[in-house]
Amino acid sequence: MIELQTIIDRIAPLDAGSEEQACSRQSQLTKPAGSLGRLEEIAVQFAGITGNALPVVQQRAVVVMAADHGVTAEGVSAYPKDVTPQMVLNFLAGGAAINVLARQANAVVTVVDIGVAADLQHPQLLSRKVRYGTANMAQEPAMSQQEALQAIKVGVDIVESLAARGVDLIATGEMGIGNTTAASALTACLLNVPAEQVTGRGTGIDDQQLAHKVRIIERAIAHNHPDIDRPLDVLAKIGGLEIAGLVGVILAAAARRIPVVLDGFISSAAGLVAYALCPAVKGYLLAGHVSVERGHRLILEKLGLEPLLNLQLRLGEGTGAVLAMHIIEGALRTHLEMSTFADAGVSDKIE
Ligand SMILES: Cc1cc2ncn([C@H]3O[C@H](COP(=O)(O)O)[C@@H](O)[C@H]3O)c2cc1C
Ligand SMILES: O=C(O)c1cccnc1
Repeated sequence: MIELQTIIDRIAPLDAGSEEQACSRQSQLTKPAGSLGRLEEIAVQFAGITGNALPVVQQRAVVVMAADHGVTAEGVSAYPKDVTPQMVLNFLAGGAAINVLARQANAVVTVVDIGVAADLQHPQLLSRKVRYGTANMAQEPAMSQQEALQAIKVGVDIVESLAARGVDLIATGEMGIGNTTAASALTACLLNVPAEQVTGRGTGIDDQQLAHKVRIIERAIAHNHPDIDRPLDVLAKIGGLEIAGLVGVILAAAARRIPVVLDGFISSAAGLVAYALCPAVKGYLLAGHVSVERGHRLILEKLGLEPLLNLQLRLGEGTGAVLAMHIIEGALRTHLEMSTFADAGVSDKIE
């Protein structure tokens, strides 16, 4: 079984020396000091992550983890659970929103069956099924701790092979009908807030269904009593297989000094679990966007992340994270390619 602690131990603080050099370069570029705002911060963060004062991104990827949720039996989603395998096939055919946006952003899409409740085969599908969907968390733990660890390991292994192929920027994506319920349960528990505050409409349920969804989440927490001091226990009891897989992606990327762009609410719930396991992971994260889903903002506040975009997205799949890659590219290119005051013969600020 995976030595989770080994990966956590490899997650180092950002490289302060490279951050300092990047800051100094920013102050010499031909623009009023600070005028590129968040773009400057991104360049400095990437310098700290990579240990390179002039960071570049060569190969982008989005990892889309797919899994089913037993809690769908409680009627918590606007769509049937069959949509999970159907959308996996759609990803593989290149017809989903994430495929289009990833093509535009030049990001490789890796589709992973980590727990879909159907048999799926496709040459481009990574079949890493841990089990056929989670159990119904309203009645029993969603999965065992061993299964949660196994799913984390799937994410770790995928990052290892992406890194070997030269991937140096990773976006998180997911597909799983019912997974906003798991994400809300995790968020309520780990942030210690009432379920109502972090539960939204997901794929588009009405007021009555939303009230029901909140009750189901409350029941899942009350019934399983996850131990807030043991993030793995929380993840196993009220999480999801794709969320656990993304926890592995996030931790392994940080351990390899690869920046991770979080997508929406579900991806960020995985970020929250990773943070609970290892607070140092935070330095390696960027928030691609802020989702419509209630609760997302609270997670981002906890992680100290300011979203790069606010486009009223509520889709997941990695869409917002991949869109944000364009902004990141702009940050790194200006940092690398702009002239300095000295080189361009432009007068610096009046002292
Ligand atoms: C066609 C379709 C494509 C999707 N792509 C992502 N999601 C998103 O919606 C689901 C979560 O919402 P809930 O918790 O309400 O089920 C996840 O699969 C998520 O990735 C989709 C949902 C649907 C219906
Ligand atoms: O923010 C998300 O990730 C999200 C929101 C609604 C449905 N699916 C995903």
